[in-house]
Amino acid sequence: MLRHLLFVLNPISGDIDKSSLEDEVALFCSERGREAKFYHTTGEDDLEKLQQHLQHHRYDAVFAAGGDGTVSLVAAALAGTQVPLGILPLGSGNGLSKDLGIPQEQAEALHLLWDHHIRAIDTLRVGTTFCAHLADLGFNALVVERFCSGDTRGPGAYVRIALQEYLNYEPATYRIVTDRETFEGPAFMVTVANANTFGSNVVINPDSQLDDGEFEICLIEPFPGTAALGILYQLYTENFDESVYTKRLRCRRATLEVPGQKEALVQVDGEPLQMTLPVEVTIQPRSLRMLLPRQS
Ligand SMILES: Nc1ncnc2c1ncn2[C@@H]1O[C@H](COP(=O)(O)OP(=O)(O)OP(=O)(O)O)[C@@H](O)[C@H]1O
Repeated sequence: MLRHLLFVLNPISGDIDKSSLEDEVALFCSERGREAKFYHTTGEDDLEKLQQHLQHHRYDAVFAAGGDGTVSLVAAALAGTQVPLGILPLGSGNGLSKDLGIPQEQAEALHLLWDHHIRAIDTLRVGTTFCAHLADLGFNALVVERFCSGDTRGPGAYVRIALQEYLNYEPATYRIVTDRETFEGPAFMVTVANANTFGSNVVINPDSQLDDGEFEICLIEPFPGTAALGILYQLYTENFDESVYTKRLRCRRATLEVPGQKEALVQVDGEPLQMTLPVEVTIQPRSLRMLLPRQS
């Protein structure tokens, strides 16, 4: 039974007021014979601090109470251990929790404490950074960086920035070498996908499995403006492969280069990072135990 629980809480995620959350969760748990402890992220060295905390305290499960960045942080701290990760989705996108079929409603997500299925999923390392969900280079990484450095949140701000950037965007040329094939050419966007769906419900990698020991590199090649709406439609209707401008490389290992460039902007689980090239991507099969609803 999962008795001793830690909730890692991001006070700022999703612009959601969490002032009563601790009391509600603590009461919910104590009424059911569970003990809830809380850990607040600060935005500074959170991974090192959380890892140290977990070395000195024993929990039966740890919940990430925040958005994709918080889930990724807790996942990085738990990967390779036996302690399962639960998610209380409290971000703006909540991509990984949606991909895993985790209820988006608080009481239902907490219900997993006593009625759950534990599934070990693969995780990725992109350069030296842990990745549980999706990473990308190119257009989306640029938009995410602009979004994170701006002061308006929410889907409206993302779309506004995307439209502004799209007009002048110059796709880079990539050289991608996997354990199976090599791709060389320009791309609008290169997504390294363990999972299927962005928090915005864009399905970049349909029908992929989170525990098959493989990941996908999903490429959108440069396209004329007249094709943009069609590609967007395909992304929202799980038809990524239907376009002449899309391509997927399935692999266990990959090296990503941008010839002539020493660094690139890479978005990893929602965080924009400047990375030294080439970027190596590796997979750690079934390295993260997740608390999931029984049917998923
Ligand atoms: N106490 C804090 N103060 C300021 N920033 C914080 C704090 N705790 C965490 N952060 C920052 O919050 C970001 C992660 O936010 P998270 O992804 O959980 O929420 P979100 O961005 O609102 O949701 P989503 O990723 O689902 O869109 C990280 O950049 C992290 O450094």
